[in-house]
Amino acid sequence: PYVNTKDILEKASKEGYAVPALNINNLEFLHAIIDAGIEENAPIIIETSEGAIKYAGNGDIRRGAQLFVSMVRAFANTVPVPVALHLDHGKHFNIIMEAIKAGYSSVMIDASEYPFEKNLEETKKIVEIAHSVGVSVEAELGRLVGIEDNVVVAEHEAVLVDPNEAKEFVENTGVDFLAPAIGTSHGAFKFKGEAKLDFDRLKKVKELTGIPLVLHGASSVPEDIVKLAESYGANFKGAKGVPSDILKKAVKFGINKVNTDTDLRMAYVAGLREFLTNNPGEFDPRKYFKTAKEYVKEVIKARMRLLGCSNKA
Ligand SMILES: O=C(COP(=O)(O)O)NO
Ligand SMILES: [Ca+2]
Ligand code: NA
Ligand SMILES: [Zn+2]
Repeated sequence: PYVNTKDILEKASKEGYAVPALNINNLEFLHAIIDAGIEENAPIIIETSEGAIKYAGNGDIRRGAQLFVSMVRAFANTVPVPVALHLDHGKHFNIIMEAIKAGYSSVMIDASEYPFEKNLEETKKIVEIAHSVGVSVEAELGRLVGIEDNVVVAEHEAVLVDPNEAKEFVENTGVDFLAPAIGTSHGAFKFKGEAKLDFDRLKKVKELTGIPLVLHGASSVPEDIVKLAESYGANFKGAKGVPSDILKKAVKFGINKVNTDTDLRMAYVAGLREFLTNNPGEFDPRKYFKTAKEYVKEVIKARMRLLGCSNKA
């Protein structure tokens, strides 16, 4: 069934596990995600960035938002596990409104690059509108930058979440789930040194807010996938993600939604390169994405097991 993201995350927070939030840009990733959720009997959170909505609508925002809602609802209404659709990194008021109007389960208002007060104002505005039509809301505090050992503490203060601010922010805005910046960053090249997250801040944010928390930039960039893609001509030199043991610790200290985009992209392109190299005569689009979809599905199933949401549907 098609559900509200908040229902999935409240249960996860209560029971101490996390659910991957899986970014899509097209139908094929949706297939892989749905199959993974069914095979793991796990809740499914699908998310689309503003760029994905523009891409799907071929430049038209309203069309893209409506297309994703109809695609996801069509699958959600025919599978035994709960499925939610979330707008990831909503930064433009008009796009957030199109997502709400189209029927998204939840939206992120990402005003984290603004000073605290403006982030709070913007978030509060979206919460009032979204809640009036039963849509839940995610916001972000702090900025997504990798923690570098040689960065002076002061800069950490500037970019990482302040737990006391988080408490005030959640109480003032009524936001349903929060993404505290604790040292991750987006993409395939996350850490120059060894991977490090600020678990003390995370624990404090959980204690002070008590709501479901979100980890952005949470892809692990699995070594085997990188090597496979490179064996078929990819060049991902220096790719590095969040190791599994660190992810598990983040869940232990209160993370319940784990945003995963890069790992799906890597798996897809590795599978696509492999298939095209080994099947020079194939040109049926229902066939040449098969390996790609299979690898994406396997990466998601492993992550569902790692985060503890398998058999939690
Ligand atoms: O935070 C993410 C995804 O992060 P990754 O690049 O680590 O998959 N989406 O909002
Ligand atoms: Ca942000
Ligand atoms: Na998000
Ligand atoms: Zn993100």
